[in-house]
Amino acid sequence: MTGIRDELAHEQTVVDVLYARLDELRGAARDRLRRVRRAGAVGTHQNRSERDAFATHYEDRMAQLDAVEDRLAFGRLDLQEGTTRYVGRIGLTDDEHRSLLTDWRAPAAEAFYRATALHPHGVERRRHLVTKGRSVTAVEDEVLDLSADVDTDSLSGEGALLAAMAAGRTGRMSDIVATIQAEQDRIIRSELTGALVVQGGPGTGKTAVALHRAAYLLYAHRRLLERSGVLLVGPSSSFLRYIDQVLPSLGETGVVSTTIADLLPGVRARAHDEGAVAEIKGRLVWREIVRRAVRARERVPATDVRVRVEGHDFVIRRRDIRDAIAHARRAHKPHNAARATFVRDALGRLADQYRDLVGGPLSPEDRASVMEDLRGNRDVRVAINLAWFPITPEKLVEDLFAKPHRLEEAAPELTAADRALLFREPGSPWTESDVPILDEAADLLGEDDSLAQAEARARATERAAEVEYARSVLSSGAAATMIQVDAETLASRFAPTGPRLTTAERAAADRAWTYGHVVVDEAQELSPLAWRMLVRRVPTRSLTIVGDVAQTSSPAGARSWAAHLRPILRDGWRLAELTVSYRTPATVADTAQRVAVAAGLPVSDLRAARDVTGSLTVVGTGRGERGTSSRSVGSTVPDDVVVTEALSLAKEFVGAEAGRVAVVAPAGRVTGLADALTAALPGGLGADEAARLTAQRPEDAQVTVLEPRETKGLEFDAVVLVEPAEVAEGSGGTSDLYVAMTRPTQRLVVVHARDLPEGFEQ
Ligand SMILES: Nc1ncnc2c1ncn2[C@@H]1O[C@H](COP(=O)(O)OP(=O)(O)OP(=O)(O)O)[C@@H](O)[C@H]1O
Repeated sequence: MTGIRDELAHEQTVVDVLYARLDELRGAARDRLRRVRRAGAVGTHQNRSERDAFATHYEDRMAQLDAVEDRLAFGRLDLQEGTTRYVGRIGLTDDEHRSLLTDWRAPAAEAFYRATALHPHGVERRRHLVTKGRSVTAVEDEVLDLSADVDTDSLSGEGALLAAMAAGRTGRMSDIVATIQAEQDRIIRSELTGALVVQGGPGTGKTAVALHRAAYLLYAHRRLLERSGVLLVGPSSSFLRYIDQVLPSLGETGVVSTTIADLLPGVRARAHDEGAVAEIKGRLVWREIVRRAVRARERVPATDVRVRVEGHDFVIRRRDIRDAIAHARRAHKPHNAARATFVRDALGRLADQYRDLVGGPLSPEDRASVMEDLRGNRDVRVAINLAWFPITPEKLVEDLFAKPHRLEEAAPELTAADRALLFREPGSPWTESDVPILDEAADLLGEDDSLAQAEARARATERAAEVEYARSVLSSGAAATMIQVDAETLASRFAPTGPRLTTAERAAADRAWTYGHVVVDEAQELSPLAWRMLVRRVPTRSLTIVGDVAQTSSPAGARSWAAHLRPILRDGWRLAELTVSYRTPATVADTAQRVAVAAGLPVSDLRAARDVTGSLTVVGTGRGERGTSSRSVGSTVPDDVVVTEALSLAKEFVGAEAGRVAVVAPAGRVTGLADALTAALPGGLGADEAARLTAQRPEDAQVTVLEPRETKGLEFDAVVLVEPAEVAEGSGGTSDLYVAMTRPTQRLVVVHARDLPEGFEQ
């Protein structure tokens, strides 16, 4: 006992020193910020810009230091060479630059996650520190000597890991930095280049690994990625909310998180297409369809057109227009950008008619003035527009869906039945699967040339001056006290126009932005066309792709990574697998695996890290079910049975701080069950608790009713699954059932009236 108490006391002393240092750094950053702010908005424009830039950096630094308060230090390595190293959320040094704490992402921390008895990586003992606030409450040691029969498969930091797995869920994902397992660490630290596909069953930590990898890459390649940015793509905005604490808790805020639906600036896609339509819209053939639709806006008129300008007759000849179109196309520019070439050429040919009319060569000034007159004439403008129509991506795509003749002309690859499915009224809301088509259109249409070019020239000149100025600030040493920064980044903070934007903000607003790395979660749901859209944003193909092809619910999604990714990445990707479930108790995980295998889903191996007694309960309510006759009969699960089960789980698992219970039901039953449950809350849990729960925002709700696909990527302490057979018949098939069954961390209660799907019972 004394031994442990001494150990705790010793670790407390170390942890106290680390927090003292953290407080000191915070104080210093706060003082610097105060000093900069006190200087106020006076002085020259350059002085003000410089102060703003410093202020922003100190604010960033303070946010970073604040974010690491919780579990600042969580590990200790005793090395065979006789030294000791503490591992934590950030690196800390003392005034003499001696290391106090090693950042978990630094090479020196790698052994904390990788060392095993067989491969000790120079480690004699690994210690997990368990802290509450700033107090050390426990330590957990693993001795990594070379004794022969040690199970090298055992989980590292098992006590801390099991505690994390058993903790009540809050509706926000938390980081796993203290308990990352070796198979996960290898993926997190995998090299930046190329595309890495991480396949793993439900609960194997794919999301956690993807987020920690983003933080690791930002640390290991900061110079490159801080400037180009990292894009994180998730399946839905509720999922993004679920994970939005993880990166800030790791000290990273510079990642653009979005969904495919929100990836195109200026387009808000809030509607969803039903399965068959989503599948058609996800096909790669849209590249050709959109290309033809664009070409249809470059059109030779049916007949020559006569116009009268300033008292002279001109003929807009079909032949001239054909040649001008061919000439403009040869520039290989997007449609709207190439339009300027077409217009110049077409007007030039009309000016030639004028020259022939007056019978002599024109001086450059005369020619320019004739062309201006022609350009200003309404009939000429109409004829030119009809020949080369300037058009936005939105209008082009809307016309394809609202005007059947346009789609028929552009899409010979689609059957008449497919085309009929795509029809919709003009003005209909954009759907998520429209977005990659809009992006193809934006790519082929480009922007209207002249204005954009003038703006780009002005921006480039401005930017060069800013970078030059930032360089002079850096070389003058004025920035020596700032956190590491390069001239480009600093320049973007100095930019005099508009608000100072971070890389992430600038990237999110710019369709043509190319990122240094892209992380895609629930990647199995992306259609081939959505992949094209993403890859366009990362020309280096530096990607982390995490998902599970057994959980695919979208008919446009992947059932095999190789088949799905080949058209986009060819063979340029590598595969890593995760095999241990850190979420679902073994009994539940094994049952879900059997159901998935029986349905022929391409499941990965899955081994649960733990089991929980009584984690699976099956309640039958159908006719002839043993022991259920008093409840009800019939082939539909009654609402009241579901409500009773949900209330009983809420009593057991939901507390003021944490704990979440979800009813997962076929889509058609969600509203009815939600109403029934809300009505029953006061009677079941008391008026106060009911009021507290009903006041919660949907995304934070501790007791909630969802359809299977809404639960993708999420987790709950306990789940009531309503009528699995019907869930499996929904549009997402058994994949949706597999997802629903693997959401709970503690308990799954299955309520059914119909027969259970195959594989359920052993
Ligand atoms: N090394 C770990 N230490 C502690 N908890 C972990 C660890 N790895 C994963 N977890 C936890 O396991 C749960 C499942 O992780 P995560 O959501 O990342 O899995 P997933 O593979 O993305 O699941 P799904 O396929 O269902 O979306 C989370 O609560 C996560 O925090």
